[in-house]
Amino acid sequence: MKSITFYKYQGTGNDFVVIDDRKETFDIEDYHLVHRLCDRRFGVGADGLILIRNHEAYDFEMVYFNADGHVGSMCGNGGRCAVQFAKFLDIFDKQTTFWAADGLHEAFIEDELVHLKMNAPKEIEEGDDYFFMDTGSPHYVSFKDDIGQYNMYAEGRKIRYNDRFKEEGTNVNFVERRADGLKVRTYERGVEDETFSCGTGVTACVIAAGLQGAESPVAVEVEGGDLMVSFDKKDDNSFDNVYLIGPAVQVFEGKINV
Ligand SMILES: N[C@H](CCC[C@H](N)C(=O)O)C(=O)O
Repeated sequence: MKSITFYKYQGTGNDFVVIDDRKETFDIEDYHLVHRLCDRRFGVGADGLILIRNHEAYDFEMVYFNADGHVGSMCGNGGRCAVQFAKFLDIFDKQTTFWAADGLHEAFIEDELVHLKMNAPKEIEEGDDYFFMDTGSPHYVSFKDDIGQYNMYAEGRKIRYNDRFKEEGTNVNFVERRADGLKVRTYERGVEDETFSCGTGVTACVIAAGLQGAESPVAVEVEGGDLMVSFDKKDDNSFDNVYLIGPAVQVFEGKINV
């Protein structure tokens, strides 16, 4: 029987199976295997799976899969976990650069928090009661009062599977303004449920708040803990130097039979 050595990481409760695949033995086409490793009853259990591979120009490559087994877009919390794992593997010392689905990222670790540079959205659509943008993954953002009362599974699905989004999918974020920052809840495509935190989602919510005048940095409370996003806002309302900041923790190491 074959087994795979894996590590389990979590970043504000967004959890990942992380594998050192620098020898490239993992079959990235095998979405049944990814799905099973992420299954909470038949596998390890996670919101997504991350492979760390060598990259010719940068310190490493992060290959990210959603829990349903399909190659995902960028994952902000997963990116922070990948950086923490690369540090654990001694791939870098002070700061790092890596390649992900949406291109190049820079990162460093300070006071146990991973600072991950995110790609700012190129366009931001603003509707009557929503924003839509791509922060590495597509995000629908809507400001609401008292988001604790929402059934995110039901409300998220209504938007994720509406005529506009059903084909490509979208992640759905509800945001509440607080005296000291924001509170965010996210329904994630590919997991097809609410997760405890979504890094690209929190980034999108802070950018939407920044468009409405919020000043950098913005503290964000999510179900699984606290994040921070810093940014520069330019005169033309575009954003630059967007950093997602928060903890990324190794939970355990194991071997799984496959
Ligand atoms: N949890 C992730 C987002 C994964 C993106 C994925 N759900 C998709 O857009 O397909 C994050 O921390 O940014």
